[in-house]
Amino acid sequence: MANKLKTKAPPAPSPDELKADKEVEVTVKEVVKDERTTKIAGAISLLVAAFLFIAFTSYCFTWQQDQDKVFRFTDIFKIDNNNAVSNLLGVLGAYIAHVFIRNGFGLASYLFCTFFFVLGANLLFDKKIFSIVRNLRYLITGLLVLSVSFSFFFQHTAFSFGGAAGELMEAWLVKWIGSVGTAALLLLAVLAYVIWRFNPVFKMPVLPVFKSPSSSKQVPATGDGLGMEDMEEEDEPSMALYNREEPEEEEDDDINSPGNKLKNDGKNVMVIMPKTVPLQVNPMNDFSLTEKDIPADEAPVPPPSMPDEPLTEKAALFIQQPRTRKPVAPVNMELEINAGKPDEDVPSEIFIPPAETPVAAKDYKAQGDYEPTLDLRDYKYPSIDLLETHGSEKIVHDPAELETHKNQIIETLKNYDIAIQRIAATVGPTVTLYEIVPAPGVRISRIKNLEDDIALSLAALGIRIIAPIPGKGTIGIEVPNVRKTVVSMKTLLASDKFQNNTFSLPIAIGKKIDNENFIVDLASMPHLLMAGATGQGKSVGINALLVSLLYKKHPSQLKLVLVDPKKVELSLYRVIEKHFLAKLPGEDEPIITDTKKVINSLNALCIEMDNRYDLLKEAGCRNIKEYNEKFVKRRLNPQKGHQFLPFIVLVIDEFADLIMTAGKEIELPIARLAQLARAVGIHLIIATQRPSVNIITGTIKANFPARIAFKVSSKIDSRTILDAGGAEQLIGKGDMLVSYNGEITRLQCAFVDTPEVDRIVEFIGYQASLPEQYYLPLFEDDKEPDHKNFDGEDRDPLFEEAAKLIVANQIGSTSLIQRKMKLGYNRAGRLMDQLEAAGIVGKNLGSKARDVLVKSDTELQEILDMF
Ligand SMILES: Nc1ncnc2c1ncn2[C@@H]1O[C@H](COP(=O)(O)OP(=O)(O)OP(=O)(O)O)[C@@H](O)[C@H]1O
Repeated sequence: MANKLKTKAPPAPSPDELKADKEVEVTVKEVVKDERTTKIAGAISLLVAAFLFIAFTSYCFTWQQDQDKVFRFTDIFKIDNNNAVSNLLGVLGAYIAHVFIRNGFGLASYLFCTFFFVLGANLLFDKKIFSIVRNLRYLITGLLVLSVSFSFFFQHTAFSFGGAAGELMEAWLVKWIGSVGTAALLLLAVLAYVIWRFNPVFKMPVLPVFKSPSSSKQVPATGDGLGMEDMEEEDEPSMALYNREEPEEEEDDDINSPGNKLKNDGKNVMVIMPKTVPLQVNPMNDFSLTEKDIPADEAPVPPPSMPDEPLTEKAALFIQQPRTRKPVAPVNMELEINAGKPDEDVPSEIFIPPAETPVAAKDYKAQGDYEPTLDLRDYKYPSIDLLETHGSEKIVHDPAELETHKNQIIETLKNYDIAIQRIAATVGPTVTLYEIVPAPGVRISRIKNLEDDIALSLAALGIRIIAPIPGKGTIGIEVPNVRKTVVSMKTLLASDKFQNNTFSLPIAIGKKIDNENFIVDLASMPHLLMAGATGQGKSVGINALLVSLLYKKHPSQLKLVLVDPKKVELSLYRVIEKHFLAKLPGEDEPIITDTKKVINSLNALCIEMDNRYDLLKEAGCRNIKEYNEKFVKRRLNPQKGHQFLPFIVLVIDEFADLIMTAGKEIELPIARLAQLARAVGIHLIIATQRPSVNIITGTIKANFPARIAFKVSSKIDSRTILDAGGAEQLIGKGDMLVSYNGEITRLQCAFVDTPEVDRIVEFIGYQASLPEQYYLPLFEDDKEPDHKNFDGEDRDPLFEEAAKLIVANQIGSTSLIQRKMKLGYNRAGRLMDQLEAAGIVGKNLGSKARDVLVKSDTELQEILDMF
């Protein structure tokens, strides 16, 4: 047997054949494009940066010794001890440093090191770590300004601080505008840079004589006002866009490989394969790619859905390109909306009338519209520059990959006698959607049943079959891309859709497969349930939502209640405590981590909700929007407890933990809030690692119509969260399914890194805050026996003052505390509750003032002494 096998072995190939096999044509272009070449170029560039740095630094100390040698350049090649140079990098180092520093730009030449470093880092990591364009700008401006400045200010030194080029320019400037002019010009350059970079606030002292309502400018409602910083903001997003478009040009070459005529010149391109053949003959081998340009303006990109043309036997593959975006429009919209209103300058304190007598509604009207943001008029919204662009953001189209997948899909279906008419592909950041129109008579359920077979044949994880795609009558097969693209938060926030929407609580979640930005209004969701196994992108998702809100909302318009049982995920938001966080009275920690405190906070939110409903009822409004509009128009009297109501967003990072430890105590208030809180502007975002039925109970689920699923571990988990399978097929790293408005959409979640969040919260945190932090109402737990005898620690610092005020006036009215002590409604209400608990005033009597139970100062002092 063995012998037989041996004799049957194929004859060894002849040397000629071997030679023929080995012939592989490698073009120069391919070598240049090879990623290894890029990496080598990156490494060389970094080496150049290091070389220059060492040579320059060494030159600074050895230039005197080496100078005459480099002047006699040819001599230094002679191997002779007398010609040895002192520069650490030898002859080459001495000569190059001499050329750059002495003959070139002096110390400003160090900028070349930075530039090569930036270039090298980008090339080596094949990622846009630093902006090359921006660094090139720095290099050119820096060389000019610094070399001239050094030459000007260090004129009589032996060392050439500004280099020959600097000295030449300096001499030329001095000739034309004199020494004073040159000095002024240089100072101007420095000043302009400082203004551009830091946008300092220059304030003219306003004399009352000149003060008029129209002379004041409204604080920008989107952080994107008219200042220099804002100019930079406009500049940067558009830069980012240009940067994104540059690589797309490179992509041409990728796609234009032989046989595939895909052209991408920054326009929308639809690629079709008209060379089609009736599928029954052989669908596999007769597809080729041809191009077809479609208009490149903002008109919708060709939809992946099939046109309503008569059905033919041809099949074609459409590849949908990313939507081209216009450079970001100036982001001043909300500023314009609020600007120009009369009396914008009127501070909010104007609401507190000097007399105790009620002020007629018409007096409020006379003051013009109320502007809540004026309580913190100098507040600056975070700029888009605080965010980063992660990677090139270009969607990678690999024609070979598309072709292979298409053929495999067609072949698999053919094996099951399913003929198709057409197939289209939409390449998204993470997955490509292949849309199929089956031949007439093919039942969609049959394709659905073949889900596993198709996945097997494509040998890829994350296949999801959508049969049919709702509203289209086609079948979708989502296949993960080999090369995935990170969706940066910066891109989403710079988009027109985010900047110019009128949503109450805009949240940028991610990008759809067709690259459309998924930006929605949390207020209309109205609550969000998030689930995903550990490490699949939940925390990044929560950060994306919070960052979206922080970019669009003023501290007077939004308050966050952050619950973080894991203690580490949301802790970085503590910096914005005074600006955006609402907390329980007497609490030190702005982020709630302890289960008991979570229960108290949830109940306090329920009380806040009830209070808000009372206010709405009294104002005759159905929801917070109507109420705030009425308040802004000064049709609600703050004396009666009315106030501008900020939205409150409750975020719970690990819900499972809480339910496991406190069960119904957590579930009941959450269910209550989820059912009722929408109208009064309280919205919930709840995330969990364990989407099991005992965590996400029926009551919770019923009240959270909007849900997000990151990758989960089982189909059952996917069903629990989405009421449908599919989330177990996701591929992680922010790949998600969103169930919203009865539709399930696959998205790539926007990525925002912790350092970016850090920068944003620090930017906000270092600014002045509202005079008073937002407190939730005091929740008294009935189960705690001593709840009435709260001790001094729980007491508001103004308790004593409030008590004296009430006893002196003998009127138990919250608005009296508000007016006299210049406090907000919340705090005054809380003080009144504490006065009641201390037995100083009686029970709440609705619109009537409470009874004052303590009649004299002596009696009061006795009570106060007890604490
Ligand atoms: N949208 C995204 N784009 C790209 N990468 C992402 C994205 N989201 C998450 N990742 C990657 O996945 C990692 C884990 O994400 P994240 O910390 O959000 O997971 P998690 O679900 O919150 O995990 P855990 O439950 O353990 O806290 C991140 O460090 C990041 O590298």
